[in-house]
Amino acid sequence: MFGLRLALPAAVRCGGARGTSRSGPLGVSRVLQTFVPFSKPSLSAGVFVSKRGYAEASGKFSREKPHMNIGTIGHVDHGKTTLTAAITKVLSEKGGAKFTDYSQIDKAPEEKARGITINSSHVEYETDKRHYGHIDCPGHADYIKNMITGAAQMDGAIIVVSASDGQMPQTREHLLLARQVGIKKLVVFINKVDQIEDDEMLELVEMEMRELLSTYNFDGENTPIVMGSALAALESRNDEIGSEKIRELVKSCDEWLELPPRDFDKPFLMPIEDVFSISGRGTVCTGRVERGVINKGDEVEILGLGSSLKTTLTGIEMFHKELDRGEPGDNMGALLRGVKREQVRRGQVICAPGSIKSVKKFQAQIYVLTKDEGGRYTSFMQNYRPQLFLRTADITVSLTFPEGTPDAAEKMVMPGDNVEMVCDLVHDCAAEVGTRFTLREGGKTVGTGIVTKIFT
Ligand SMILES: Nc1nc2c(ncn2[C@@H]2O[C@H](COP(=O)(O)OP(=O)(O)OP(=O)(O)O)[C@@H](O)[C@H]2O)c(=O)[nH]1
Ligand SMILES: [Mg+2]
Repeated sequence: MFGLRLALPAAVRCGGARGTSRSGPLGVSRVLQTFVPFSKPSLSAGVFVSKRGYAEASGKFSREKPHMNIGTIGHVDHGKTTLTAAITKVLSEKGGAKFTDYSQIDKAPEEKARGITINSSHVEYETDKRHYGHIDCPGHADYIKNMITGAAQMDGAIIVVSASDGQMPQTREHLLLARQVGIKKLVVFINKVDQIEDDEMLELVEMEMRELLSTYNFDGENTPIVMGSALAALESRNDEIGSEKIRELVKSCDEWLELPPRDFDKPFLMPIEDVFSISGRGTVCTGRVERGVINKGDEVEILGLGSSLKTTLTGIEMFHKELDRGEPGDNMGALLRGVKREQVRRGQVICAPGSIKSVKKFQAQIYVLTKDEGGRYTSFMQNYRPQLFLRTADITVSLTFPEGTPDAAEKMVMPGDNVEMVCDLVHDCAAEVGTRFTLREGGKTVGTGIVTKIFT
């Protein structure tokens, strides 16, 4: 033992301890969590019954199947909520879900993530192959926030497009966002085919969707497109465009959407929260393992805030016990060979050598909080300098518009906006595409973002 007390509150200890563990939906440190109203949204947070409740109710639920988070996205009124209800209805017939009616889904509870209120509903269902958590938001703004903050992260999505309207502005916006937040594959549901007599019209909508998918770097050629009527399925009529199409859609999800890599399989990374000097032993860094597995004796790299050094992990301690291995979600102390107290600090990360780079400049998709969400009252312009909080790092950043933005010098960013900006950091820190962060100013959260491009 290092004789070190890891006095962590119980809530922190169990954070992320779920089997499929992500580093919390936002990957934030406990310190961030303490000053931002934050509650971890989980599958059980929605209107739907909790996982356990469901398991008890149906008696069939299996935890053995791989879990995947998906959701419905697409233009307002195209049928996302109707489709969500229809999926639970059709799957409930085989015992794979509890039927959740439209009104139950649309009565979305408010969730708070980093001070941002997100209205979303979670339902869950099971196919032969997988267990799905499914998110449906009631409005466009909630989709934007959800996707950028990752409040209920989607590993894949069903994009719903109405056959009578074809693709609309939010169809495109959600596709772009899906791309930005790292969703690699989608399934398309062309809805409301009961309103269309003309087959050519449907072909046209399909063709345009394939083109649009390709425009946003999805596989437009091979993406499954299912045409049907969510309402027919929900109302148990016209099975050939109703329930049969829902089954086809679910099958496409099973076959086309890919499971995300488990945190256990990723390279090791632990943000440093605190550093201690233990006499006779050496330097110990504490933090929560974000991803990967580490064993005593492994080589590690310490990155960020102007330094980069390699060393060996000579000891792991958790709750006063010495261990041989650290896993995602663990709060651990890491004893480092030959490292002086002054060489390491909060904000750096300990990681598998070469697995991530420390960067000073990146591009990001940012959601700017409204004043009701605790954000700014006023707009800001280019060269705005808030504090950027990324994992445990807290760094001053300068925000500018990407090169080629028209009228960049006069352009204003309003509270509530969703913008892409270039972030120039005062110090480097470990980041990669998909890393999430918050922006704060004068003690309040003003924005939240996700890295979309690294400048080298
Ligand atoms: N005719 C027809 N109407 C449908 C179908 N699916 C949904 N609708 C109707 O379309 C309207 C909008 O459906 P919703 O499911 O609320 O759409 P949404 O995409 O969730 O809408 P927002 O959450 O407001 O963005 C409702 O009146 C539905 O009854 C369908 O297959 N056929
Ligand atoms: Mg809806």
